[in-house]
Parts: sequence; C-alpha cells; structure tokens
Amino acid sequence: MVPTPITVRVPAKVNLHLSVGDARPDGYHELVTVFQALSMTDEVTVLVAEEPGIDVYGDGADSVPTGASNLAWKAVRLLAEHSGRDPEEPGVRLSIHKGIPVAGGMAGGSADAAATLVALNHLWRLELGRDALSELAAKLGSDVPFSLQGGTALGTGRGERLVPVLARHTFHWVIALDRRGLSTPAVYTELDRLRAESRPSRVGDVEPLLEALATGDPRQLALLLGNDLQAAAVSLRPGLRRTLRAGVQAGALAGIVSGSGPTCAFLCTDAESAVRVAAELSGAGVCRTVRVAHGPVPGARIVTEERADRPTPPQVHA
Ligand SMILES: C[C@](O)(CO)[C@H](O)COP(=O)(O)OP(=O)(O)OC[C@H]1O[C@@H](n2ccc(N)nc2=O)[C@H](O)[C@@H]1O
Ligand SMILES: Nc1ncnc2c1ncn2[C@@H]1O[C@H](COP(=O)(O)OP(=O)(O)OP(=O)(O)O)[C@@H](O)[C@H]1O
Repeated sequence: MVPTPITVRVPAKVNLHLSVGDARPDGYHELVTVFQALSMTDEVTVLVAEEPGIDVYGDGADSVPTGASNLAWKAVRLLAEHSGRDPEEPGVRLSIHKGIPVAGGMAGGSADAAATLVALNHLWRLELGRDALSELAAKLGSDVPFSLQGGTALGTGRGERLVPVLARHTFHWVIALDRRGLSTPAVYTELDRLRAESRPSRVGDVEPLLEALATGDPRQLALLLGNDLQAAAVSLRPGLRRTLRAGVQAGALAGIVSGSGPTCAFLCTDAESAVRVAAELSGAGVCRTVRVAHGPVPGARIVTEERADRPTPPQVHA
C-alpha cells in the first residue's frame, strides 16, 4: 500500500531582537537573537513517488528553485543519507504551498526545510527525536532549528542554539511585504561594510526585552525591538525608511525590519488595531502587500490528520 502523503505546516519568523557580533573565521556572525514564530505559514506535503521533484504554489512561487538548490530538497537528501537511503533516488516528491514571502527575511526556505524533515521523519518512520532533528536542521541553515521549534526562543551561536523563552501573551503584527527580496549574505556583508566605515548604532542587551515578553505588555515590548541588520537592509533598500515611518503613522506601536529584510513587521496593541493599521498601511502605497499575523505559534507540525478530519465542503452544482 502506498503511504498517505504527509503535510506539515510551518511558521514564518520575526527577530524581535537581533544583535550581530563580528564575522567569525567561518564567515558567520555571532548572534544574540530572539525569534518569534508568526501565523504566516507554508505547507509542505511529502508523497511517495518514483519521479522525484518539487512543485511550488502560492505567492512568489515563480522565484523558488525546483531543483537541488531548494533548501527543502537539501533536507530530503540529508535525511536520506542519514537514514541509509540513496539521496539520488529518495523516492519522494514535495509539494510546497508558500504563504511566507520569498527572500523576505522571514525564514521561508528554512521553514520548508524544517517541514520536510518533520514530514520525512514520519513518512519513513525514522522516529528521530527533536534533538536529532534539530542537529540535522542546523546543518541546513542557521534559521532551520527555530522553524522546527517555533514559539518564542533565544538564539545564540549562528542563531542555531536555542532556548525557549516565556512569552505570556499573543502579540499582534502587521507585516509589510516588499516588491523584491534581499539576499541574506548581501545584507550581512553590507553591515560589515557600514561598520568598517562608521559606527552604526548597535542594539543593547537582550534582558529587558525578555522581561517585556514575560509581562506580555506590547507597549513595553515595542520600545525594545531592535535589529542590527536594519541599517544594512535600509542602506541596500532606502525605501524601507518610508515603509517603517508609514507603519507607525498608521498607528503601530513600532516597526522593525524582519531579519535581513526587506519585509517590515509592525507591532500593534491588539488584533483590532492590527486590522486598522493594515488597512491604512496598504493605502499608503509604500509596499507590495500587507498581512496581519499573530505570534507566538507552534513550529513545524503535521496537519495531515487535521485535514482528513475536516468535513468535506458541500458540492455545489450549477
Ligand atoms: C538573518 C537571519 O534570518 C536572522 O535570524 C539569519 O541570521 C539568517 O539565517 P539563514 O538564512 O538560515 O542563514 P544561513 O543559510 O545559515 O547562512 C546564509 C549566509 O548568511 C550569513 N550569515 C548567516 C547567519 C549568521 N549568524 N551569520 C551570517 O553571516 C552568511 O553569509 C551565510 O553564508
Ligand atoms: N523552499 C524555498 N523557499 C523559498 N526560497 C528558497 C527555497 N529554497 C531555496 N530558496 C532560495 O533561497 C533564497 C532565499 O529565500 P528565503 O525565502 O529562504 O529567504 P529569507 O526568508 O530571506 O531567508 P532568511 O530569513 O532565513 O534569511 C530565495 O531567493 C530562493 O532562491
């Protein structure tokens, strides 16, 4: 019998705090960051198939590679090797539904890689625990372990070493998507360049932000959001300054570039305020599109059964 396809839902992330240290000999930068998983999600379905491949649907699907350079396919190969299968003929096909902006600084590719690890672990009955999956995830990219874990977490090292953080409440966000993406390595390189020629301000210690998360007060949290990569993203994409201003003028408590950008995330007082801010911001013409999201949400998780449980919608015949 052919196994049932497995579908995994996986969240986007925003960095509430992103402190970037100096470049290390391996080219990575030492980070202290706080991730939060948001309710913008991708869904990855893994099915047994003789013809390997990837089908991508949704926003930005055209710019996602469908070959070996897709991070989700790298996850297939890695897990195949790890479990003694032939990485050239893993016998599976992936179907990726994008809800996370591509090259937007919200860990879209990382999310798909994490989802693929979870789905294949189930499909191939590997029974790898969270720690083993997390170790494999870190080999695929710095953000991949967080995409697995979700919630709110403190990340150190390259961002791959995680400790869960207590976040008492749900926070409400407005997300502004830009017309084109930004390359993560290019943004880190731009920060190194800016630091070589001047002293761009650096975010402070992370502790006050962790306290604000524990109290759950969005106004307190808003004062403490900070991202060292923001100056570099704005330097490469000066229009982001206008987007950040427009979100606050529309009523958000604060705005921040998400990770390496160019997506901007605006923290709002509550769900109603987020809807109002989103409506006003989308009328300001400073970005491609605007979404409303909340966090924290769980990391990569199987939703196949949830979908099977869903009542079949009534058939309507013309
Ligand atoms: C900007 C963030 O999204 C913040 O969470 C991440 O730091 C980026 O994570 P990612 O996309 O998973 O990045 P990786 O695939 O691991 O690395 C891509 C490239 O980003 C740069 N990079 C990434 C992480 C890090 N701590 N220092 C870096 O300098 C390096 O040039 C690296 O070659
Ligand atoms: N599954 C995938 N989904 C989206 N992009 C992918 C995927 N696999 C590879 N890519 C490539 O990776 C590039 C970066 O895409 P991605 O959406 O992961 O960026 P990002 O969200 O800015 O990453 P991060 O926030 O982790 O730095 C894209 O331009 C695309 O060519």
